[in-house]
Amino acid sequence: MSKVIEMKDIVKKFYIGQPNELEILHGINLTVEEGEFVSIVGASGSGKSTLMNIIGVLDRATSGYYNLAGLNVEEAKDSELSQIRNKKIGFVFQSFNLIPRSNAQKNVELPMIYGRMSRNDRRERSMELLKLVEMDDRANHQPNELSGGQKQRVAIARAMANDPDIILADEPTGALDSKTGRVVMDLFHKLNEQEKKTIILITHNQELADETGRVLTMKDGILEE
Ligand SMILES: Nc1ncnc2c1ncn2[C@@H]1O[C@H](COP(=O)(O)OP(=O)(O)OP(=O)(O)O)[C@@H](O)[C@H]1O
Repeated sequence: MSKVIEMKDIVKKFYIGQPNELEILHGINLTVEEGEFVSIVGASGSGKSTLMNIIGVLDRATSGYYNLAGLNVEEAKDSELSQIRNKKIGFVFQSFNLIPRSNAQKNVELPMIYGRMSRNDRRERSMELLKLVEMDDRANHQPNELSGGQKQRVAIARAMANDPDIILADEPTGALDSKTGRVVMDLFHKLNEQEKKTIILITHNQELADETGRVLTMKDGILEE
């Protein structure tokens, strides 16, 4: 197995107007191996999403070392970061973030358009992914015609669009009842076991966290094993 994520002494400060700054992450050390399923739990405001944004290179750390799939992030240009984000990472959010006036299939196709895939290939792959999440019978439905759990399954299919190595899921079951959350969680297990995806899951649900290979706890900006 090889490391896909390696972080050393990651610090994140937010500048909230001179001279005030707020240090949120106080030196995070994290290594994730290919194929792991890791969960991060912790109180509200402890810094989980801030860390997730840095892992997903949506944001940069203030200081520290971060290597993502062989790329040294602090030295990389923004264009390299967008590229690695698009190719290597699939994001899943609590609020689904689907495009309202596009049907399920178009939503899944969207990242492939940025990935410059041909129209036919996009249609074929998006249907395959909708099958994987058992939503192919809802391909023509718009998000407002889907239940919460169905929306999340479409969002997971979209996260898989460019066949990423890593899936980052920030409270993916947070807006779902426990039964629907179970279906979504089973899907993550399937992507981890069958599709060999590395998964990092943020959750408030300790029971769901305990099902993953490794549970990390964020406490006031410090990550504990
Ligand atoms: N852009 C920002 N500017 C200033 N402070 C921020 C910014 N983003 C986050 N914070 C602060 O960082 C802290 C951690 O926020 P974060 O969203 O990472 O917490 P969290 O653990 O994900 O919480 P939750 O479980 O409620 O989602 C909070 O105190 C928040 O106010």
